[in-house]
Amino acid sequence: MHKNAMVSFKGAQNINTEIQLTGSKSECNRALIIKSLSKNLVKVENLSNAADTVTLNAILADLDTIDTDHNLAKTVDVGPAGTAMRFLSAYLSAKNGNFLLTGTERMKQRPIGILAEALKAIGANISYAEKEGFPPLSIKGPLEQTNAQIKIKGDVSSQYLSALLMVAPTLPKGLTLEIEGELTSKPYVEMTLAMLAECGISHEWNGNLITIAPQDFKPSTLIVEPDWSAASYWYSIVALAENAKISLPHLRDKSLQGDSQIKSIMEIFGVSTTKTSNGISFEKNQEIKDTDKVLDLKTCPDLAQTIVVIAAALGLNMAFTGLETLKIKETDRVAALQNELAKIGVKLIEDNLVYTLDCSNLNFPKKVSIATYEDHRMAMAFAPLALLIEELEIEECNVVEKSYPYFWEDLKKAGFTVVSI
Ligand SMILES: O=C(O)C1=C[C@@H](OP(=O)(O)O)[C@@H](O)[C@H](O)C1
Ligand SMILES: C=C(OP(=O)(O)O)C(=O)O
Repeated sequence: MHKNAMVSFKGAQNINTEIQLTGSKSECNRALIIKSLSKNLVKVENLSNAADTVTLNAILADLDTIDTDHNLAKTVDVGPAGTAMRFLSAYLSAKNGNFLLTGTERMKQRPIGILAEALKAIGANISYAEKEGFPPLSIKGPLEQTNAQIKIKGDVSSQYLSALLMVAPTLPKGLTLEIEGELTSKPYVEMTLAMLAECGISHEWNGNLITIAPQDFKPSTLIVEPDWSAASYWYSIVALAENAKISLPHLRDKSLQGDSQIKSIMEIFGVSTTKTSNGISFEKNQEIKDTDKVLDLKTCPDLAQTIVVIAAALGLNMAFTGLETLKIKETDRVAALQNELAKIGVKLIEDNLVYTLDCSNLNFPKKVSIATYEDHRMAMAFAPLALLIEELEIEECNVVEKSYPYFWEDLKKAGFTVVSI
């Protein structure tokens, strides 16, 4: 696929298809770290083909084969993978070796000071190779543990906590995290603890304290579920199409992924989900409701773009909270949404941490070109607008590789025309 994609849907919008989604990159990237920490006692099934997972898998395989040379730092480059950057910061701190952990230019703007300082408080030897508080990190392991209880801010990124919790059972004194402030993206911490539990690692979570004692992993198999964040783009298609029914095999009702709440959120837009013999299917068969309530997205930040774009396209002046962390993701997602929604006449207005859509000038020009800001979710959240816009161009369409490489192929399967330009 070339740089940009022209996406359109020609003819009657009668979509009825089944899509096999790739595995969750969040589950995969935890599974890979846990597998490696367990010295391969833990096996992983249904690994995702998301670039972030492919990258982490290759890094861990490479680290298994290198000789440790403390004089020469080994460069470990995670590209744009936030989870890989955060999880490896803790993983490499506990490993014997000398590493320079780096990523894309954007990665160097995504803060990591909270995690690096927490690791230093445990005894890790970490310094900032360029800018204080940001990647790249220079890490000399293994850490000699000085502390078993540390304070950590919970309101910036849950990935910092997940990174620490995964290495916790391998530390000689174990680890207690004292979470300061309100924990953001909480389901991702729960996912980490649930996956550790599947591999025999117990924890205690009382109030703002999470404790993991030193423990051994038990032989086990982690089976990765398809990606619910990817499912959200199919919900969007159902919400915006004249007539659509989508089936997604292997998605489970009880999921480790907090983004499975997309199924209840979509009830707002009249889309209802049913369990099938092998997964789920959903269609629009209800009225739109509850659009006057403020929707808090703190527990599912990766759904924010999908939901905001659906509401905008349906002309619903909805209000949202919990969008603070979007500013430090693949791009400043609030600014990116504001810029691109303006192309269909919609404003996203921020007032004291409440974001409100103003759709009074909503219109669908014949041709719209959407910039994607190196953010896979910008491309995928806006692509369903092809149901409403005659010529929709998605710039730098390869960004989808980060979590959903076959996105464009799957759109074609559903009847969209996708042409490289
Ligand atoms: O732990 C994870 O797998 C993730 C946690 C979330 O990040 P934050 O905790 O930084 O919100 C989410 O946005 C990211 O895509 C994946
Ligand atoms: C924020 C995301 O990823 P990461 O933080 O892992 O780069 C995402 O996939 O939306």
